[in-house]
Amino acid sequence: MSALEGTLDDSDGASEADADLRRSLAAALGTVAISAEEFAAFSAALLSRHRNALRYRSEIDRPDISLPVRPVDWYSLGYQCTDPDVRPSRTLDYAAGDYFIQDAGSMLALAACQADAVPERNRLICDLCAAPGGKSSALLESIGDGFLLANEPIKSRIAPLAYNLARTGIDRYAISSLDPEVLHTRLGGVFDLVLADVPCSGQALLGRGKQSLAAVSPAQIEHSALRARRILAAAIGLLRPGGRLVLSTCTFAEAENESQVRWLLDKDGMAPEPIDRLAEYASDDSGCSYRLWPHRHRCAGSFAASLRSDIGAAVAAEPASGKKRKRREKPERLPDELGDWFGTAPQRSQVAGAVIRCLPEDAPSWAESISVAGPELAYRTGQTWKPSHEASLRRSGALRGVQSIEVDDSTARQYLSGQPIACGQTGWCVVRHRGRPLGWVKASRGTGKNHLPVAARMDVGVG
Ligand SMILES: C[S@@+](CC[C@H](N)C(=O)[O-])C[C@H]1O[C@@H](n2cnc3c(N)ncnc32)[C@H](O)[C@@H]1O
Repeated sequence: MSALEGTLDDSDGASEADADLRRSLAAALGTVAISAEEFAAFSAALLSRHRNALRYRSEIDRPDISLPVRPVDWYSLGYQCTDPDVRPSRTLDYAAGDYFIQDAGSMLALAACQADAVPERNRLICDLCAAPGGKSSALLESIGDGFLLANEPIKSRIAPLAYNLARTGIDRYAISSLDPEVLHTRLGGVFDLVLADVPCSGQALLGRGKQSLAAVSPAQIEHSALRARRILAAAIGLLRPGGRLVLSTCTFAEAENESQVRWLLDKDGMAPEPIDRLAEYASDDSGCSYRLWPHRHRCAGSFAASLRSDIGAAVAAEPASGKKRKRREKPERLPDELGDWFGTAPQRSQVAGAVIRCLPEDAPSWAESISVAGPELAYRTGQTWKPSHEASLRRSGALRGVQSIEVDDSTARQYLSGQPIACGQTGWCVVRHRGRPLGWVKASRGTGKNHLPVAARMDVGVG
Protein backbone atom coordinates (compact mmCIF):
# COMPACT_ATOMS: atom_id res chain seq x y z
CA MET A 1 0.00 0.00 0.00
CA SER A 2 1.27 3.52 -0.77
CA ALA A 3 1.80 6.04 2.05
CA LEU A 4 -0.95 8.13 0.48
CA GLU A 5 -3.60 5.43 0.73
CA GLY A 6 -3.51 5.57 4.52
CA THR A 7 -4.24 9.32 4.46
CA LEU A 8 -7.33 9.18 2.23
CA ASP A 9 -10.41 10.25 4.09
CA ASP A 10 -13.72 9.02 2.70
CA SER A 11 -15.81 11.07 5.14
CA ASP A 12 -15.70 14.25 3.03
CA GLY A 13 -18.97 13.60 1.24
CA ALA A 14 -17.41 11.97 -1.81
CA SER A 15 -19.60 9.37 -3.51
CA GLU A 16 -18.62 5.72 -3.19
CA ALA A 17 -17.49 5.78 -6.86
CA ASP A 18 -15.27 8.84 -6.27
CA ALA A 19 -13.79 7.25 -3.19
CA ASP A 20 -13.06 4.05 -5.15
CA LEU A 21 -11.39 6.04 -7.90
CA ARG A 22 -9.21 7.91 -5.43
CA ARG A 23 -8.21 4.71 -3.63
CA SER A 24 -7.27 3.04 -6.93
CA LEU A 25 -5.37 6.12 -8.08
CA ALA A 26 -3.45 6.33 -4.81
CA ALA A 27 -2.54 2.65 -5.10
CA ALA A 28 -1.43 3.18 -8.70
CA LEU A 29 0.85 6.07 -7.75
CA GLY A 30 2.74 3.71 -5.41
CA THR A 31 5.81 5.41 -4.00
CA VAL A 32 5.61 8.53 -6.21
CA ALA A 33 5.85 11.45 -3.80
CA ILE A 34 2.69 13.58 -3.61
CA SER A 35 1.12 15.06 -0.47
CA ALA A 36 -2.48 14.32 0.58
CA GLU A 37 -3.54 17.93 -0.26
CA GLU A 38 -1.92 17.75 -3.66
CA PHE A 39 -3.50 14.39 -4.30
CA ALA A 40 -6.97 15.95 -3.90
CA ALA A 41 -6.11 18.60 -6.51
CA PHE A 42 -4.64 15.92 -8.78
CA SER A 43 -7.65 13.61 -8.69
CA ALA A 44 -10.00 16.54 -9.43
CA ALA A 45 -7.84 17.84 -12.31
CA LEU A 46 -7.56 14.35 -13.75
CA LEU A 47 -11.26 14.33 -14.57
CA SER A 48 -11.38 17.80 -16.10
CA ARG A 49 -10.71 18.55 -19.73
CA HIS A 50 -7.52 20.43 -20.62
CA ARG A 51 -7.26 22.61 -23.68
CA ASN A 52 -4.88 21.36 -26.39
CA ALA A 53 -1.70 23.27 -27.14
CA LEU A 54 -0.10 24.25 -30.45
CA ARG A 55 3.22 22.91 -31.67
CA TYR A 56 4.73 25.25 -34.26
CA ARG A 57 7.24 24.48 -36.99
CA SER A 58 10.73 25.50 -35.96
CA GLU A 59 11.01 28.01 -38.83
CA ILE A 60 8.14 30.11 -37.40
CA ASP A 61 9.40 32.80 -35.08
CA ARG A 62 7.40 34.00 -32.11
CA PRO A 63 6.62 37.44 -33.63
CA ASP A 64 5.04 35.67 -36.62
CA ILE A 65 2.49 33.83 -34.46
CA SER A 66 -0.80 35.66 -34.97
CA LEU A 67 -2.81 33.89 -32.22
CA PRO A 68 -2.77 35.04 -28.59
CA VAL A 69 -0.42 32.47 -26.98
CA ARG A 70 1.88 31.85 -24.05
CA PRO A 71 4.86 29.48 -24.28
CA VAL A 72 4.80 25.92 -22.96
CA ASP A 73 7.59 25.84 -20.37
CA TRP A 74 9.14 22.48 -21.26
CA TYR A 75 9.16 22.65 -25.08
CA SER A 76 10.37 25.64 -27.03
CA LEU A 77 8.07 25.08 -30.03
CA GLY A 78 4.95 24.63 -27.85
CA TYR A 79 2.37 27.34 -27.07
CA GLN A 80 -0.96 27.49 -25.27
CA CYS A 81 -3.68 29.62 -26.87
CA THR A 82 -4.84 32.06 -24.18
CA ASP A 83 -8.16 33.16 -25.71
CA PRO A 84 -10.89 30.56 -25.08
CA ASP A 85 -12.95 32.00 -27.97
CA VAL A 86 -10.25 31.30 -30.57
CA ARG A 87 -10.50 27.98 -32.43
CA PRO A 88 -6.94 27.18 -33.58
CA SER A 89 -8.22 24.36 -35.82
CA ARG A 90 -10.14 26.90 -37.94
CA THR A 91 -7.35 29.20 -39.15
CA LEU A 92 -5.51 29.54 -42.45
CA ASP A 93 -2.21 29.03 -40.62
CA TYR A 94 -3.41 25.66 -39.32
CA ALA A 95 -4.68 24.65 -42.77
CA ALA A 96 -1.27 25.60 -44.18
CA GLY A 97 0.48 23.34 -41.67
CA ASP A 98 2.16 26.02 -39.53
CA TYR A 99 1.24 24.19 -36.33
CA PHE A 100 0.00 20.86 -35.03
CA ILE A 101 -2.61 20.66 -32.26
CA GLN A 102 -1.83 18.31 -29.37
CA ASP A 103 -1.82 18.09 -25.58
CA ALA A 104 1.10 19.97 -24.07
CA GLY A 105 1.83 16.79 -22.07
CA SER A 106 2.89 15.07 -25.32
CA MET A 107 5.63 17.64 -25.64
CA LEU A 108 7.44 16.23 -22.59
CA ALA A 109 8.50 13.21 -24.67
CA LEU A 110 9.45 15.56 -27.51
CA ALA A 111 11.61 17.56 -25.10
CA ALA A 112 13.27 14.30 -23.97
CA CYS A 113 13.94 13.52 -27.66
CA GLN A 114 15.36 17.09 -28.10
CA ALA A 115 13.03 17.49 -31.09
CA ASP A 116 13.17 21.28 -30.74
CA ALA A 117 17.00 21.39 -30.93
CA VAL A 118 19.22 21.74 -34.01
CA PRO A 119 19.22 18.22 -35.52
CA GLU A 120 22.32 16.04 -35.23
CA ARG A 121 23.71 15.02 -38.63
CA ASN A 122 22.42 11.84 -40.28
CA ARG A 123 20.40 10.68 -37.29
CA LEU A 124 18.29 7.51 -37.65
CA ILE A 125 15.19 7.66 -35.49
CA CYS A 126 12.57 4.99 -34.85
CA ASP A 127 9.18 5.87 -33.39
CA LEU A 128 8.12 2.40 -32.34
CA CYS A 129 4.45 3.03 -31.45
CA ALA A 130 3.75 5.88 -33.80
CA ALA A 131 0.04 6.29 -34.64
CA PRO A 132 -1.64 8.70 -34.98
CA GLY A 133 1.64 10.55 -35.43
CA GLY A 134 1.52 13.48 -33.00
CA LYS A 135 5.09 12.84 -31.89
CA SER A 136 6.31 11.30 -35.15
CA SER A 137 5.39 14.45 -37.05
CA ALA A 138 7.47 16.52 -34.61
CA LEU A 139 10.40 14.10 -34.94
CA LEU A 140 10.13 14.34 -38.72
CA GLU A 141 10.11 18.14 -38.61
CA SER A 142 13.38 17.92 -36.67
CA ILE A 143 14.99 15.26 -38.88
CA GLY A 144 17.41 17.48 -40.85
CA ASP A 145 19.37 15.11 -43.12
CA GLY A 146 18.47 12.07 -41.00
CA PHE A 147 15.68 9.53 -41.53
CA LEU A 148 12.62 8.49 -39.49
CA LEU A 149 11.02 5.06 -39.34
CA ALA A 150 7.50 5.40 -37.92
CA ASN A 151 6.24 1.96 -36.86
CA GLU A 152 2.64 1.15 -35.95
CA PRO A 153 1.63 -2.51 -35.66
CA ILE A 154 -2.12 -1.86 -35.86
CA LYS A 155 -2.94 -1.62 -39.58
CA SER A 156 -6.12 0.41 -39.18
CA ARG A 157 -4.07 3.18 -37.54
CA ILE A 158 -1.64 3.61 -40.46
CA ALA A 159 -3.85 6.02 -42.49
CA PRO A 160 -3.98 8.82 -39.87
CA LEU A 161 -0.27 8.31 -39.21
CA ALA A 162 0.50 8.65 -42.93
CA TYR A 163 -1.69 11.76 -43.18
CA ASN A 164 0.00 13.49 -40.23
CA LEU A 165 3.49 12.71 -41.54
CA ALA A 166 2.58 13.94 -45.03
CA ARG A 167 1.34 17.20 -43.50
CA THR A 168 4.92 18.05 -42.50
CA GLY A 169 5.88 18.36 -46.18
CA ILE A 170 9.07 16.38 -45.51
CA ASP A 171 9.79 13.08 -47.28
CA ARG A 172 12.56 11.65 -45.11
CA TYR A 173 10.53 8.82 -43.56
CA ALA A 174 9.09 5.35 -44.04
CA ILE A 175 6.14 3.73 -42.24
CA SER A 176 6.33 0.10 -41.11
CA SER A 177 3.70 -2.03 -39.44
CA LEU A 178 5.49 -4.70 -37.45
CA ASP A 179 5.39 -6.08 -33.95
CA PRO A 180 8.42 -4.50 -32.20
CA GLU A 181 10.00 -7.94 -31.65
CA VAL A 182 9.85 -8.64 -35.39
CA LEU A 183 11.19 -5.19 -36.19
CA HIS A 184 14.09 -5.92 -33.85
CA THR A 185 14.99 -9.05 -35.82
CA ARG A 186 15.05 -6.95 -39.01
CA LEU A 187 16.80 -3.75 -37.87
CA GLY A 188 18.63 -4.61 -34.65
CA GLY A 189 21.40 -2.17 -33.62
CA VAL A 190 20.49 0.44 -36.26
CA PHE A 191 18.97 3.50 -34.58
CA ASP A 192 20.45 6.54 -32.82
CA LEU A 193 17.15 7.27 -31.07
CA VAL A 194 14.13 5.08 -30.36
CA LEU A 195 10.96 6.62 -29.00
CA ALA A 196 8.74 4.06 -27.25
CA ASP A 197 5.49 5.94 -26.64
CA VAL A 198 3.98 2.70 -25.41
CA PRO A 199 0.29 1.79 -25.25
CA CYS A 200 -0.59 2.31 -21.59
CA SER A 201 -3.54 2.40 -19.20
CA GLY A 202 -4.09 6.00 -20.37
CA GLN A 203 -5.16 7.61 -17.10
CA ALA A 204 -4.38 11.08 -18.50
CA LEU A 205 -7.15 10.52 -21.08
CA LEU A 206 -9.88 10.24 -18.42
CA GLY A 207 -10.65 13.98 -18.59
CA ARG A 208 -11.35 13.77 -22.33
CA GLY A 209 -13.69 10.85 -21.89
CA LYS A 210 -11.34 8.76 -24.06
CA GLN A 211 -10.70 6.23 -21.33
CA SER A 212 -12.92 4.39 -18.86
CA LEU A 213 -12.35 4.16 -15.12
CA ALA A 214 -10.85 0.70 -15.77
CA ALA A 215 -7.68 2.71 -16.50
CA VAL A 216 -6.95 2.81 -12.77
CA SER A 217 -7.63 -0.88 -12.11
CA PRO A 218 -4.67 -3.03 -11.03
CA ALA A 219 -5.48 -5.58 -13.76
CA GLN A 220 -5.35 -2.97 -16.53
CA ILE A 221 -2.13 -1.45 -15.17
CA GLU A 222 -0.45 -4.83 -14.91
CA HIS A 223 -1.57 -5.85 -18.41
CA SER A 224 -0.21 -2.58 -19.86
CA ALA A 225 3.05 -2.79 -17.92
CA LEU A 226 3.75 -6.34 -19.13
CA ARG A 227 3.01 -5.42 -22.76
CA ALA A 228 5.24 -2.34 -22.45
CA ARG A 229 8.12 -4.49 -21.13
CA ARG A 230 8.04 -6.60 -24.27
CA ILE A 231 8.07 -3.45 -26.38
CA LEU A 232 10.92 -1.93 -24.36
CA ALA A 233 13.06 -5.07 -24.63
CA ALA A 234 12.70 -4.85 -28.41
CA ALA A 235 13.37 -1.10 -28.31
CA ILE A 236 16.75 -1.62 -26.65
CA GLY A 237 17.68 -4.12 -29.36
CA LEU A 238 16.95 -1.53 -32.06
CA LEU A 239 19.53 0.91 -30.66
CA ARG A 240 23.08 1.21 -31.88
CA PRO A 241 25.70 1.30 -29.10
CA GLY A 242 25.49 4.77 -27.56
CA GLY A 243 21.93 5.22 -28.88
CA ARG A 244 19.16 6.76 -26.81
CA LEU A 245 15.83 5.33 -25.68
CA VAL A 246 12.95 7.62 -24.71
CA LEU A 247 10.05 5.91 -22.94
CA SER A 248 6.82 7.84 -22.64
CA THR A 249 3.27 7.23 -21.43
CA CYS A 250 0.11 9.20 -20.74
CA THR A 251 -0.57 7.51 -17.43
CA PHE A 252 0.35 8.05 -13.78
CA ALA A 253 0.78 4.45 -12.57
CA GLU A 254 4.24 3.90 -11.13
CA ALA A 255 4.30 0.34 -12.49
CA GLU A 256 4.10 1.73 -16.05
CA ASN A 257 6.58 4.56 -15.48
CA GLU A 258 9.33 4.76 -12.84
CA SER A 259 9.25 0.97 -12.22
CA GLN A 260 9.86 0.35 -15.93
CA VAL A 261 12.83 2.72 -15.84
CA ARG A 262 14.30 0.85 -12.84
CA TRP A 263 13.83 -2.41 -14.77
CA LEU A 264 15.62 -0.93 -17.78
CA LEU A 265 18.47 0.49 -15.68
CA ASP A 266 19.01 -2.95 -14.14
CA LYS A 267 20.03 -4.22 -17.56
CA ASP A 268 23.73 -4.29 -18.42
CA GLY A 269 24.74 -1.39 -20.62
CA MET A 270 21.70 0.81 -19.86
CA ALA A 271 22.33 4.16 -18.15
CA PRO A 272 20.31 7.27 -17.34
CA GLU A 273 20.69 10.09 -19.86
CA PRO A 274 19.51 13.16 -17.93
CA ILE A 275 17.83 16.03 -19.79
CA ASP A 276 19.05 19.07 -17.86
CA ARG A 277 16.26 21.43 -18.86
CA LEU A 278 13.67 18.95 -17.54
CA ALA A 279 15.29 18.76 -14.08
CA GLU A 280 12.39 20.58 -12.39
CA TYR A 281 9.99 17.84 -13.58
CA ALA A 282 12.10 14.96 -12.16
CA SER A 283 9.82 12.33 -10.64
CA ASP A 284 12.37 10.26 -8.69
CA ASP A 285 16.10 10.00 -8.08
CA SER A 286 16.85 7.91 -11.20
CA GLY A 287 18.17 11.07 -12.86
CA CYS A 288 16.19 10.46 -16.05
CA SER A 289 12.45 10.21 -15.24
CA TYR A 290 10.10 13.18 -15.62
CA ARG A 291 6.41 13.80 -14.98
CA LEU A 292 3.85 16.44 -15.80
CA TRP A 293 0.73 16.65 -13.65
CA PRO A 294 -2.72 17.92 -14.67
CA HIS A 295 -3.12 20.06 -11.52
CA ARG A 296 0.30 21.73 -11.89
CA HIS A 297 1.10 22.05 -15.57
CA ARG A 298 -2.08 23.00 -17.52
CA CYS A 299 -2.10 19.76 -19.50
CA ALA A 300 -3.52 16.24 -19.23
CA GLY A 301 -0.24 14.96 -17.74
CA SER A 302 2.43 12.59 -18.99
CA PHE A 303 5.62 10.70 -18.19
CA ALA A 304 8.92 10.53 -20.09
CA ALA A 305 12.32 8.98 -19.39
CA SER A 306 15.60 9.20 -21.26
CA LEU A 307 18.21 6.40 -21.19
CA ARG A 308 21.36 5.52 -23.10
CA SER A 309 22.29 2.06 -24.28
CA ASP A 310 25.91 0.98 -24.42
CA ILE A 311 24.97 -2.56 -25.30
CA GLY A 312 27.38 -3.70 -28.01
CA ALA A 313 26.26 -4.53 -31.50
CA ALA A 314 26.98 -8.21 -30.74
CA VAL A 315 23.81 -8.29 -28.61
CA ALA A 316 21.81 -6.64 -31.32
CA ALA A 317 19.85 -8.80 -33.68
CA GLU A 318 20.42 -9.73 -37.30
CA PRO A 319 21.12 -6.59 -39.34
CA ALA A 320 18.88 -5.74 -42.27
CA SER A 321 21.43 -7.01 -44.79
CA GLY A 322 21.24 -10.53 -43.27
CA LYS A 323 17.59 -10.83 -44.24
CA LYS A 324 16.60 -13.28 -46.98
CA ARG A 325 15.91 -11.31 -50.14
CA LYS A 326 12.55 -11.74 -51.86
CA ARG A 327 12.66 -12.78 -55.49
CA ARG A 328 12.88 -9.56 -57.48
CA GLU A 329 9.77 -8.88 -59.53
CA LYS A 330 9.98 -6.80 -62.70
CA PRO A 331 9.22 -3.24 -61.54
CA GLU A 332 6.07 -1.69 -62.97
CA ARG A 333 6.76 1.16 -65.41
CA LEU A 334 6.25 4.63 -63.94
CA PRO A 335 3.75 6.92 -65.69
CA ASP A 336 5.34 9.61 -67.90
CA GLU A 337 3.19 12.29 -66.28
CA LEU A 338 5.37 12.22 -63.16
CA GLY A 339 7.92 14.29 -65.09
CA ASP A 340 5.24 16.87 -65.99
CA TRP A 341 4.03 17.14 -62.41
CA PHE A 342 7.34 17.10 -60.57
CA GLY A 343 9.84 18.17 -63.22
CA THR A 344 12.24 15.32 -62.58
CA ALA A 345 12.16 11.54 -62.74
CA PRO A 346 11.91 9.96 -59.29
CA GLN A 347 14.92 7.80 -58.40
CA ARG A 348 13.82 5.48 -55.57
CA SER A 349 10.19 4.97 -56.44
CA GLN A 350 7.96 1.94 -56.03
CA VAL A 351 4.59 1.16 -57.51
CA ALA A 352 2.77 -0.39 -54.57
CA GLY A 353 -0.73 -1.44 -55.67
CA ALA A 354 -2.59 1.71 -56.59
CA VAL A 355 0.02 4.18 -55.33
CA ILE A 356 3.56 5.27 -56.19
CA ARG A 357 5.82 5.93 -53.24
CA CYS A 358 9.18 7.59 -53.49
CA LEU A 359 12.03 7.85 -51.00
CA PRO A 360 14.90 10.35 -51.00
CA GLU A 361 17.94 9.00 -52.83
CA ASP A 362 20.03 8.81 -49.66
CA ALA A 363 17.36 7.01 -47.56
CA PRO A 364 18.68 3.88 -45.77
CA SER A 365 18.91 0.76 -47.93
CA TRP A 366 16.35 -1.10 -45.80
CA ALA A 367 13.61 1.51 -46.16
CA GLU A 368 11.68 0.07 -49.14
CA SER A 369 11.74 -3.50 -47.85
CA ILE A 370 10.14 -2.53 -44.56
CA SER A 371 7.65 0.14 -45.54
CA VAL A 372 3.90 -0.30 -45.92
CA ALA A 373 3.30 3.40 -46.53
CA GLY A 374 5.44 6.45 -46.99
CA PRO A 375 6.00 9.55 -49.02
CA GLU A 376 3.39 9.19 -51.75
CA LEU A 377 3.71 10.72 -55.19
CA ALA A 378 0.71 9.48 -57.16
CA TYR A 379 -2.33 7.21 -57.02
CA ARG A 380 -4.30 5.35 -59.61
CA THR A 381 -8.04 5.45 -60.21
CA GLY A 382 -8.89 2.88 -62.88
CA GLN A 383 -6.19 3.34 -65.56
CA THR A 384 -5.50 6.97 -64.70
CA TRP A 385 -2.68 8.21 -62.49
CA LYS A 386 -3.13 11.43 -60.51
CA PRO A 387 -0.67 13.27 -58.26
CA SER A 388 -1.30 12.54 -54.55
CA HIS A 389 -2.49 15.26 -52.21
CA GLU A 390 0.49 14.66 -49.95
CA ALA A 391 2.93 15.27 -52.82
CA SER A 392 1.44 18.76 -53.17
CA LEU A 393 2.41 19.50 -49.56
CA ARG A 394 6.17 18.91 -50.04
CA ARG A 395 8.26 21.71 -48.62
CA SER A 396 11.63 20.03 -49.11
CA GLY A 397 13.17 17.20 -51.15
CA ALA A 398 13.60 16.88 -54.91
CA LEU A 399 10.03 16.10 -55.91
CA ARG A 400 7.80 19.14 -55.61
CA GLY A 401 4.99 20.28 -57.89
CA VAL A 402 6.42 22.32 -60.79
CA GLN A 403 3.40 24.56 -61.36
CA SER A 404 1.90 26.61 -58.59
CA ILE A 405 -0.49 29.47 -58.02
CA GLU A 406 -0.29 31.93 -55.11
CA VAL A 407 -3.71 32.87 -53.67
CA ASP A 408 -4.96 35.55 -51.28
CA ASP A 409 -6.81 34.90 -47.98
CA SER A 410 -10.26 34.85 -49.49
CA THR A 411 -9.31 32.51 -52.37
CA ALA A 412 -7.51 30.24 -49.91
CA ARG A 413 -10.73 29.98 -47.87
CA GLN A 414 -12.71 29.28 -51.03
CA TYR A 415 -10.22 26.54 -51.98
CA LEU A 416 -10.19 24.98 -48.49
CA SER A 417 -13.98 24.76 -48.52
CA GLY A 418 -13.72 22.55 -51.64
CA GLN A 419 -14.76 25.05 -54.32
CA PRO A 420 -13.01 25.65 -57.67
CA ILE A 421 -10.86 28.77 -57.97
CA ALA A 422 -9.78 31.01 -60.85
CA CYS A 423 -6.47 29.82 -62.32
CA GLY A 424 -4.73 31.05 -65.48
CA GLN A 425 -2.50 27.99 -65.90
CA THR A 426 -3.16 24.62 -67.46
CA GLY A 427 -2.78 21.23 -65.82
CA TRP A 428 -1.90 20.20 -62.26
CA CYS A 429 -0.97 23.15 -60.13
CA VAL A 430 -0.16 23.50 -56.39
CA VAL A 431 -2.24 26.15 -54.60
CA ARG A 432 -0.08 28.20 -52.22
CA HIS A 433 -1.02 30.73 -49.58
CA ARG A 434 1.90 32.94 -48.52
CA GLY A 435 4.17 30.36 -50.13
CA ARG A 436 2.72 27.49 -48.09
CA PRO A 437 1.24 24.57 -50.09
CA LEU A 438 -2.45 23.72 -49.56
CA GLY A 439 -3.20 21.14 -52.28
CA TRP A 440 -3.77 20.63 -56.03
CA VAL A 441 -6.07 22.11 -58.61
CA LYS A 442 -6.31 20.82 -62.16
CA ALA A 443 -6.64 23.90 -64.28
CA SER A 444 -8.07 24.52 -67.70
CA ARG A 445 -9.78 27.50 -69.40
CA GLY A 446 -9.26 29.83 -66.45
CA THR A 447 -10.68 27.51 -63.74
CA GLY A 448 -8.80 25.32 -61.27
CA LYS A 449 -10.86 22.24 -60.41
CA ASN A 450 -10.50 21.54 -56.70
CA HIS A 451 -8.61 18.31 -55.85
CA LEU A 452 -8.42 18.77 -52.09
CA PRO A 453 -9.46 15.46 -50.45
CA VAL A 454 -12.75 15.70 -48.56
CA ALA A 455 -10.95 14.90 -45.28
CA ALA A 456 -8.64 17.90 -45.74
CA ARG A 457 -11.42 20.42 -46.45
CA MET A 458 -12.22 22.89 -43.74
CA ASP A 459 -14.31 25.85 -42.93
CA VAL A 460 -11.75 28.48 -42.08
CA GLY A 461 -12.88 31.50 -40.07
CA VAL A 462 -11.88 35.05 -40.88
CA GLY A 463 -8.60 36.20 -39.26
C1 LIG B 1 0.21 6.02 -26.93
S1 LIG B 1 -0.19 5.52 -28.52
C2 LIG B 1 1.02 6.33 -29.49
C3 LIG B 1 0.71 7.76 -29.76
C4 LIG B 1 1.65 8.37 -30.78
N1 LIG B 1 3.04 8.16 -30.40
C5 LIG B 1 1.40 9.84 -30.98
O1 LIG B 1 2.09 10.67 -30.38
O2 LIG B 1 0.49 10.18 -31.75
C6 LIG B 1 0.40 3.88 -28.57
C7 LIG B 1 0.38 3.23 -29.94
O3 LIG B 1 0.96 1.94 -29.80
C8 LIG B 1 0.29 1.05 -30.64
N2 LIG B 1 0.48 -0.35 -30.16
C9 LIG B 1 -0.43 -1.21 -29.67
N3 LIG B 1 0.16 -2.39 -29.38
C10 LIG B 1 1.46 -2.25 -29.69
C11 LIG B 1 2.57 -3.12 -29.64
N4 LIG B 1 2.46 -4.37 -29.17
N5 LIG B 1 3.75 -2.64 -30.05
C12 LIG B 1 3.88 -1.39 -30.50
N6 LIG B 1 2.87 -0.52 -30.57
C13 LIG B 1 1.67 -0.95 -30.17
C14 LIG B 1 -1.16 1.50 -30.56
O4 LIG B 1 -1.88 1.05 -31.68
C15 LIG B 1 -1.00 3.01 -30.51
O5 LIG B 1 -1.08 3.56 -31.79
